[in-house]
Amino acid sequence: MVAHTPPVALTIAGSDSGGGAGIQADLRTFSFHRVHGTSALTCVTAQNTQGVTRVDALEPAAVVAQIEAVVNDIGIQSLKTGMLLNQPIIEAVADALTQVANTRCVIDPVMVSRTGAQLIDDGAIETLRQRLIPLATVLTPNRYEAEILSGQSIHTLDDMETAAQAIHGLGAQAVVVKGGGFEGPLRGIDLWYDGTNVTKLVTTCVETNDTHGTGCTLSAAIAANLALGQSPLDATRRAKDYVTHALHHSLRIGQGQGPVGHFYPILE
Ligand SMILES: Nc1ncnc2c1ncn2[C@@H]1O[C@H](COP(=O)(O)OP(=O)(O)OP(=O)(O)O)[C@@H](O)[C@H]1O
Ligand SMILES: Cc1ncc(CO)c(N)n1
Repeated sequence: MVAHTPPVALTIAGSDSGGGAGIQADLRTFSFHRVHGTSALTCVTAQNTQGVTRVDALEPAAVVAQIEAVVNDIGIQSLKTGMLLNQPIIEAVADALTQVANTRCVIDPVMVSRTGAQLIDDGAIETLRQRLIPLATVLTPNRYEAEILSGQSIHTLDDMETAAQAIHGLGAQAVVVKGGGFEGPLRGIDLWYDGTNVTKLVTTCVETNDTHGTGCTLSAAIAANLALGQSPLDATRRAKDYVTHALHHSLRIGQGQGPVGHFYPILE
């Protein structure tokens, strides 16, 4: 027998019953990267490829207990946060994260899904902004989240850049404004800003409607790559490549937007 000690990443996120986004996407992404995936569930969504029909939150203390159980025994090299849903959960997670030293944090400020479902309570956005965003090694807003966080509308690449700069001012070490919510060529472009460098991460747009969970997959892949020791920019570049491959092999299941193909090499 050969002992194997893989890097460990933690996802703090919601469950997607349809298996395309949330914890389910994150754990598949960690496994693909040969990183051991651990999880702290924040809420359970009744969800499929067409949308969300119900959300049940966990108690904040239950979320914190999961984080502590993982951190105090197994230890983690990186984490990501996804759907945190409400203000008490965000505050509890922020308090817990300030106790976890030397962990690189990917904060995906999940607010609105591509199908238009609201995934955070109205009053919680301010708490996310003040408590969680300053803890981010990499922050990954989509178009709509970037508009809310920057207070400006985003239509062009220049808008993406000014929004990323404004959001960087909230305290994140690096910001990636994701382009999936645009029409046309911008759909394949993400804009990175770390306080010094503006970098365009470019792929050609993949012509598919089956894009459910791309955002969760990107942030989980960044966290996996950080756990493997890569720099934040390299981790993000590789994560974008991974999402693009997975989009090229997305799954045609359900009546709405199917999920990406996380294990694309064995889908061929
Ligand atoms: N059709 C596409 N072609 C190429 N890249 C895409 C496409 N759609 C999304 N992406 C990429 O997927 C990643 C996630 O971005 P997106 O804007 O879709 O996030 P999101 O809205 O948070 O996703 P979701 O809510 O569906 O999980 C980004 O790197 C983005 O560029
Ligand atoms: C549980 C969950 N987290 C995140 C998203 C964002 O896509 C979603 N649709 N569902």
